[in-house]
Amino acid sequence: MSEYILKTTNLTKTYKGYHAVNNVSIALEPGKIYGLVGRNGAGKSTLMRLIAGLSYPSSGEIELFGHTQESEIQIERRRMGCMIESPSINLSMTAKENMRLHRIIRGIPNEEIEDELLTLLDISNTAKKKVKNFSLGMKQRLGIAITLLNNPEFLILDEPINGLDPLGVVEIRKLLIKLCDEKNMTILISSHNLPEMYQLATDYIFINKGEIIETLTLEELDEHCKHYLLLQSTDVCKLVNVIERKLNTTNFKVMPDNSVQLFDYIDDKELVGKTLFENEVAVTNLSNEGGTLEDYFISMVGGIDNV
Ligand SMILES: Nc1ncnc2c1ncn2[C@@H]1O[C@H](COP(=O)(O)OP(=O)(O)OP(=O)(O)O)[C@@H](O)[C@H]1O
Repeated sequence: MSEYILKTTNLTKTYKGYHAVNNVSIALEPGKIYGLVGRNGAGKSTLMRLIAGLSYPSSGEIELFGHTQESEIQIERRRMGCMIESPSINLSMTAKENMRLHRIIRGIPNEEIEDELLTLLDISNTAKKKVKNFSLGMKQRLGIAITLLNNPEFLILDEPINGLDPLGVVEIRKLLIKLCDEKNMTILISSHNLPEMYQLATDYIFINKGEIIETLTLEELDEHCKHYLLLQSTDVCKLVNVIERKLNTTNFKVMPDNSVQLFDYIDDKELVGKTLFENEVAVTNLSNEGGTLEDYFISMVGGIDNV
């Protein structure tokens, strides 16, 4: 049995010679929240559509819950819930009517699930209000409630936090973390906004121009965005000695190129410079390094001009 919920190998989707998704190989483990992050047009929705079976790949393979045969994959897709592009909701119906419609279409006998999910998503008190009068956040929550009707083990959500106010983002974030923690659900969620995605995803998959450019865990992302003072000296032993003895910290790292990343005194560069000077350390560089999530995102997709 595969240890992965989903595995893709060299998955490619071509539209008239243009690779919307190009040789994508990813593997998703159970109980994790994967953030699929990329700028507009990067290929996020196309990749999700391929996984959901809404579009056929030009080449490459999909393994879902350990199955690779197309006929088996189709059956396994019943264990998934998908909200891709816009939630499939009927605007002239109420939330409850929408839930009922989707429950019946999917042949789910349990009527109680409708109210359970509306309560879970905090839209149970909307009574006769038609969905066309809902806020964007309420519509998104209803869309998620519909995807949860079949109690999926694997959830795919395309930009569910797009356009939500900060409070709405926090609510969706809490709900998805709860689903992941309590039901061991695996979630693949796309966004073009890395800071918004931050604190939700346990793992990040960066996509640009149809290609996966980086996959990393939350810890690795934090590491990349950590601020530090970069120190370089002709005598790294003396430098380290002064940092430990005179600046009284061991919160630093010596890098393979012998530069030192100091994670303390970030806002007190002058004191560091003065201490090193007084202790006769020949410093060739002393600079603030590390960036924000936005900086990291821009560096991933190759600079502002390419964004
Ligand atoms: N049916 C199609 N026919 C032709 N080109 C398409 C089709 N679907 C997607 N594309 C192209 O493939 C590329 C990737 O589109 P996709 O919608 O997957 O990006 P995205 O990352 O989801 O963007 P967004 O954040 O704007 O939704 C885009 O250049 C898009 O124009």
